[in-house]
Amino acid sequence: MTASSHDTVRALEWADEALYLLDQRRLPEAEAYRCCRDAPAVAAAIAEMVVRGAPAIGIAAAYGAALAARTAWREHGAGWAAAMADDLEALRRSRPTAVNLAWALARMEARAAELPAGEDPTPALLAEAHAVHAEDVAANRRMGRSGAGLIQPGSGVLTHCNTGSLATGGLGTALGVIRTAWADGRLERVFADETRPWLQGARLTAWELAADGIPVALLADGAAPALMRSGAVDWVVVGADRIAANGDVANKIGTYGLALAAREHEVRFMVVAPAATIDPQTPDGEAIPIETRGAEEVLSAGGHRIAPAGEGVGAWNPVFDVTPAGLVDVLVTERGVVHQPDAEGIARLVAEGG
Ligand SMILES: CSC[C@H]1O[C@H](OP(=O)(O)O)[C@H](O)[C@@H]1O
Repeated sequence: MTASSHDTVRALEWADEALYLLDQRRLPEAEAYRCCRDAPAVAAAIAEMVVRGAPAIGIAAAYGAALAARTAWREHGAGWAAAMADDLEALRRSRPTAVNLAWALARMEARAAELPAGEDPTPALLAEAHAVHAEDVAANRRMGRSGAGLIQPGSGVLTHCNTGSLATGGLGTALGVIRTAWADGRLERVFADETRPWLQGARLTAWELAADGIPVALLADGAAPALMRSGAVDWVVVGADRIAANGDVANKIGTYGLALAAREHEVRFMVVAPAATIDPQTPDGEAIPIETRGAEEVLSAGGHRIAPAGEGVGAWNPVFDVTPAGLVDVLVTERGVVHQPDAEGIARLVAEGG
């Protein structure tokens, strides 16, 4: 299977009774897929960032839970529910920050609890995973329309990391807004941060936008404040990995600096995320677990060492940071838009979800 344009780019696909994941570590040079036939393979793929992006991680975990049930039924029959617990825990532990992972697993566990012990749970849980996937595709379209509607014609936008079809089940979150606004003729200029150290912007967002035929100017992360000061940017549009109950936002490292610069230069700051990214159990940004990854990601680029060798050269590599709610002008979800998000606005969104 190969993907060649934004409407066929799929971060993940269920086929031949297995989960196929586009290996995002190899893009843009190669389009290679990893086939996952059991839950440990899905957990490893999430941890290694074969698949990444908060919504895509949640969808992958949902399919991983269905695979866990299939293995448990084949090996333990009516004892399948208890037998899949370890596989679910391995999925839960695969990455700590994107709450979509825990949300998806909780939904799959709730569905499993409704099923009879004496019947194969695989069909029902696979159907639930497909539903999680399909709902994300629909949510992307709704957020794309809502967010694009806020952007005045002739605008310039700047985005960070990758929040497109590679990070979700469909059009994307922030990149879904950018795609929709472009299609509506609202955008004059699209800018994307390269997003060191993993280069999601340079390697993934640019690849997606090139496939769409949407011109994009890549920039070094450090150039973003100067770009905003130039007046070329009207909106910064980003995704999220976890939104706390008070509206604080965890997202790719560098987002907080963009928010500070945006406020300084009167550039509006939009966060786009499905409701599955909101975590009412996390009171504020300080309580969000921030993933740190190996030093090698910082000491290298494109697979080549860029820093001097030697024990004395290390790295500080938190891969997310927290933007206080006070720096967010608008939060766009599939349930609605919240301007100046705060605890009350978040609570209303969560309540609407039932
Ligand atoms: C809509 S994707 C949300 C989020 O996920 C990315 O992180 P990673 O590439 O490490 O999985 C980035 O923070 C995106 O904004």
